[in-house]
Amino acid sequence: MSWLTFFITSHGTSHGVSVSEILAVRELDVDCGTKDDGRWQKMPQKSTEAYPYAFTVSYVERAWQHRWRCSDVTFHCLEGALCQQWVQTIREQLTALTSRPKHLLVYINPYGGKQQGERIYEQKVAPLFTLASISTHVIVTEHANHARDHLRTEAELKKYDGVVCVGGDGMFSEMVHGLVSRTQRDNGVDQNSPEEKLVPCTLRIGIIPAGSTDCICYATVGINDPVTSALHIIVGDAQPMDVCSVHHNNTFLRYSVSLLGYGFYGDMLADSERKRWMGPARYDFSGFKTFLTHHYYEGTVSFLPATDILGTPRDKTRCRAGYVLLQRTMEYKGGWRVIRGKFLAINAASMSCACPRSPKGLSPAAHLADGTTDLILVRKCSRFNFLRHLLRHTSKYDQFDMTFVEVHRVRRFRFTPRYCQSDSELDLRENGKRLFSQICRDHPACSCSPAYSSWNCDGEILPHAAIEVGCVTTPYNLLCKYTVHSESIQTPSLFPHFFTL
Ligand SMILES: Nc1ncnc2c1ncn2[C@@H]1O[C@H](COP(=O)(O)OP(=O)(O)OP(=O)(O)O)[C@@H](O)[C@H]1O
Ligand SMILES: CCCCCCCCCCCCC/C=C/[C@@H](O)[C@H](CO)NC(C)=O
Ligand SMILES: [Ca+2]
Repeated sequence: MSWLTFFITSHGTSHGVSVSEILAVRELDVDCGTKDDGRWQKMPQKSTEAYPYAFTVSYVERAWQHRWRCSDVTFHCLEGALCQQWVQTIREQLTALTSRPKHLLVYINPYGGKQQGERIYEQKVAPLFTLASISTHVIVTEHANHARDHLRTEAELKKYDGVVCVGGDGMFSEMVHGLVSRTQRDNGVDQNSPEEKLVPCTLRIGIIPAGSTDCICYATVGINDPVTSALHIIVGDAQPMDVCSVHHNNTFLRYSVSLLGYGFYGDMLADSERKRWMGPARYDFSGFKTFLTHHYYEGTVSFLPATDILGTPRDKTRCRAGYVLLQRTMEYKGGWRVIRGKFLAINAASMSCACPRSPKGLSPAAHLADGTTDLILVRKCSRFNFLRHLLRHTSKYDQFDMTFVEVHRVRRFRFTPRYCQSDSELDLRENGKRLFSQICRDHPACSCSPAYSSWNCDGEILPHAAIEVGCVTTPYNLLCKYTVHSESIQTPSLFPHFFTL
């Protein structure tokens, strides 16, 4: 049974509800109260006389702009036995939905975004998990990397069907690092080898948005709304994602699932980290300041184009959760390409990176689970042109249709800054300032642009400028998370949005 179409409600209307979107069912007492959760509600006198038995179904209602809400509908009937039969049948149907989580491990970052994580969870999310009979173990983090380290070493993962973070992209990144690292260690995979294939994680990660950018949530669900995300988690939606591994000199640095940005986004992040007290507004302040400094960086970008996939970064299609994996049409054909130049920004977007500040994202047509990342190169240009490029992220105009911008869909890429003295260790934090002043003295055409920017890796600063990145190929690198895009659902079926690898 995939749909229940019921008889008369208290308003005399009929109602259709997909079983896969039912959250809970509870029987009502003849005296107008629910039997199991003690929440009492008034029913119209006429209904109780004509139909003395009733039960209430809580279900997902699609509201506006990808928003989901929990709604209740009460059904009335004449016979108690019939009423109980309905309740029992619906409960059996819900139990049979094996993709739904029953036990979740939840990490809350109390300092993400506007520092509302705990309140958001307690007021908006926990009541829904309780309604759906999901048991939770909640940990409020006490320091950065608390969730990552707990997941990597201590957490008894066998007890849970999924892990959930309440926070922003940085918290999601912590979960990815904890889970992916643990999975590789348990399977003997050497993370330091850039060529090694990652073993996929079996546990799914859900995000309740409570950060500053919430790009991973927004780009997959279509909105950063805690209730919507909680409902996607409850109904067991899943979406595979690409994971890029970032290395320096055969040493693993980090994973990235959204943006790897050098130049503009790296400088903006480095500046904004010192202004965390400003909350999400720090990105606007530092973004504007970074725009005014107009620094460019010289270096060499080498990349392996993804020639074996359908689609390009200039497509008009948009990919959110619900996307079916693209099939490979052939094996790697092209070789590496090399581009040298002066860049204002080098961005690698493994997903669209849509967020409230940029609703279509840095690469609007990027796919969620195709094993590629969109490499965007913004060459040195005038401030005016760079502003035009940035502003196009917020309008319907194509930000790639500019002579100084190029975009490539790639499987791997490398970046080497021009003034990289050798391949040996170059710790930007320690050496960056010294090199900057030396290069300023030595460089005849010095325009006082520093030699190095930083890489912004999903909102974290990387300690090296020279990096090698591999966007791990499907299906071995897929990470699941509980999200789906509501408009992708055309025909009702028992598992309308569950994707298997
Ligand atoms: N208890 C804590 N105290 C301090 N920092 C923490 C704590 N828990 C997590 N963190 C760190 O806080 C950083 C920011 O968290 P988060 O991503 O949730 O919010 P944000 O940066 O405001 O949002 P976004 O990443 O969406 O821009 C992360 O790098 C995370 O490691
Ligand atoms: C001239 C003014 C320019 C203002 C620029 C505003 C900033 C736009 C933000 C778009 C960022 C989208 C990419 C998301 C990256 C996330 O991984 C990261 C961590 O949350 N967020 C940022 C801001 O780096
Ligand atoms: Ca991708």
